[in-house]
Amino acid sequence: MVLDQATKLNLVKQANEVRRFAYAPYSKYPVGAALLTSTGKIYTGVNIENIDFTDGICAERTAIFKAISEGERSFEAIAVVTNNGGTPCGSCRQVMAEFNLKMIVIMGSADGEILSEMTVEDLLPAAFDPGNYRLP
Ligand SMILES: O=c1ccn([C@H]2C[C@H](O)[C@@H](CO)O2)c(=O)[nH]1
Ligand SMILES: [Zn+2]
Repeated sequence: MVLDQATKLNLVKQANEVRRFAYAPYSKYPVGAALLTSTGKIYTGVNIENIDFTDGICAERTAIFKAISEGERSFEAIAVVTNNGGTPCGSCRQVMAEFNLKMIVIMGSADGEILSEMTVEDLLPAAFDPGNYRLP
């Protein structure tokens, strides 16, 4: 699917809007994500932290897991908005790689701009993904 600029900007807008629901009292780094599926639906997500710091979850995986649990597995693009244009962490890259190495990852600003754009493959080269898994 070729994504037009309006579609990308809408994803950034939604990622930014949902950021207000982030639960990030420890890092004070709220993150919002908006995931576009091939059926045209958008699933949003935020980071959700915990006093046991290892139990938090990122915005990207919240959005992806919401979509999976609603029966969606085909992902076209995800927009991520942070305070500083930060890229997804390694765990989120791995989860993205499970579903689509060609998915477009858009880093957006709180002003609604597109700061950078990469594919999952760009973010996680030589990934350990389902395509290279072989049973012994
Ligand atoms: O792309 C990112 C990077 C970080 N975080 C979260 C994890 C943690 O709650 C906080 C600080 O790392 O931001 C995300 O949700 N997505
Ligand atoms: Zn992450």
